[in-house]
Amino acid sequence: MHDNLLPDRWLFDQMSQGMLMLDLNRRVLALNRSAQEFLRLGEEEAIGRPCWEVSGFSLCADQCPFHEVVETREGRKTLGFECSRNRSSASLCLDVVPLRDASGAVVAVMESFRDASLVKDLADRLQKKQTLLTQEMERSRTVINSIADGIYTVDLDMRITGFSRSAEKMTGFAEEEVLGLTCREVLRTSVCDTDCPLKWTLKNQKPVQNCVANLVAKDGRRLPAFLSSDLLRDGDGDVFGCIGIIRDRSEVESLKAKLLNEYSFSDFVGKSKSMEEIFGRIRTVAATEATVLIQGESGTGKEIMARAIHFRSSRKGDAFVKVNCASLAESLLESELFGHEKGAFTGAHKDKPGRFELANGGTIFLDEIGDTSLALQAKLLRVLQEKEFERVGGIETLKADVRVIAATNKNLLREIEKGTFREDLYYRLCVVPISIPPLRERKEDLPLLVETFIQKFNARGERIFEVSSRAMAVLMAYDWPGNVRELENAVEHAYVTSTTGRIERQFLPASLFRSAATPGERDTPVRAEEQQILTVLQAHRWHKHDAALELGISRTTLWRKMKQMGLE
Ligand SMILES: Nc1ncnc2c1ncn2[C@@H]1O[C@H](COP(=O)(O)OP(=O)(O)OP(=O)(O)O)[C@@H](O)[C@H]1O
Repeated sequence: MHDNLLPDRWLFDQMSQGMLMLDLNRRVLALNRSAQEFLRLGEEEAIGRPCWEVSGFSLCADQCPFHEVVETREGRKTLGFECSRNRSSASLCLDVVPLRDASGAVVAVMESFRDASLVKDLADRLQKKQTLLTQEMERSRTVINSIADGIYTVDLDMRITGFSRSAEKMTGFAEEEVLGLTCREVLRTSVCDTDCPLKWTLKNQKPVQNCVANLVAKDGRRLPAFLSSDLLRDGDGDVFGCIGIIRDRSEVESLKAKLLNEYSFSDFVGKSKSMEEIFGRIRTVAATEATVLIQGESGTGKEIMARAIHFRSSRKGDAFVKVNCASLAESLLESELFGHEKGAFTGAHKDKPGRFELANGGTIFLDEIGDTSLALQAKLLRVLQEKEFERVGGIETLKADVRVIAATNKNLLREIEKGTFREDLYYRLCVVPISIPPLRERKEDLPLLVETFIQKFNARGERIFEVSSRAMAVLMAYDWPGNVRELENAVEHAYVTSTTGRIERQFLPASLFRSAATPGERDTPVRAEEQQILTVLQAHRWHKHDAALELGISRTTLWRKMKQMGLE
């Protein structure tokens, strides 16, 4: 019968594993060449004898798979075991396969055994590798947990798969609480809906570094942070998630605030030698009642200096009233300053107090005083000397308890020489003169001013955290004819147009490059400035408001400069 079950005897003998064919009584029907060699037994000696006698395998006594294969119709069964025989031992792997006839009934069983040492070796090596991998992972985890930055990983659905110890400490969430939740649900950052760095990284397959964001901790605390992200890849290089790094920004913030505090006076910022001296002067003069004359080009900060003096003085609880002497025609300016009585001139339908009255007890800031007429200068001199004035059309003499701070961007000594400014008024105003140098002469203030403006704009909703060195180089190289006002406008322009969280060269206004591109004109700054004004005016179709904004000067200053250029 076994000829039917063993049609190819030659192949049976060629097999490298030892093979025993057994009948249903577990008696040997056939034994191949490898089995004969391993068991050191001729086939004739074995045929008809029970297999446990022939093989002498230890598992025959209690683990014999024969019945399981035959009776439970389990099919193939593989077992590994140690075999000691003839004083030699080997690791064996036993395969038991039922042999069936055409009707599917089991008629015999084929047992084949092979040396399992190779398989065992492989298993050992796998085990070792697994142990090493586990140790490696443990080591990485220890490293990750010892990093001060918070680290978390997400899968492709943005669900958290890992949350380091520092991330737990920063946010107040424990890893078990957040695993499986989306990072948006847990971290609630200010950039989740708009600029999520992890989503960006997954989409563009590129890392993101130091994106400015605010996180919300478990207890609702706002946590200023820099967020970075990078891809997570498996051994085949396939992306399976993303890593997020949270760097605490509060220390940077407080250092910046400290630095600004150290180099600022109210809103007035500067760290150059000249600014330091000016701060000293403000401190001294603020405590007195002295009249102050502030001189400086347009946009150098004359008005904020006047405010700083007022708010440091004993008058700070009363009004600070500003009058721009260049923006009004002479007659209107007089009525604006001193007020008028009803019927004093056409259109004076009722009594109106002037700015001196409104500023009573406080400070009046006379901006662009160099643009007043000689007649008005006489009246101002009287207020300064006698603290008295009359309303236009009035007869009653009014008292003025007002501190005067005046400002001009004109050289008043030259105006005195020309006969357009009264010398006696000049000396009355100039009790304490303060001259603010133009920005181009104190470029060391520039980085601090840029930082101040960024913080000011960030207060509306944080977007920018740094200025690239190339952008800073452009800012440092520029001449700033519009001084700090122009710088503030340039930073705002870059702030609004930046899409990267940084102020970079390409986000700066074109006017900074136009001026840099015409170095020949640097020799004649007045011409360069006139050319710039003309270009900007043309670009804005002579719309003075927009042109003044781009130039970084006030409309009054633009109007004055146009007048000087004959462009009225
Ligand atoms: N040192 C400074 N620190 C911070 N901001 C400044 C400083 N100097 C000027 N600025 C800013 O620049 C802008 C112009 O300042 P300000 O109006 O005081 O200049 P100004 O000299 O009075 O100009 P103008 O002569 O055209 O009236 C303001 O927005 C002000 O906040």
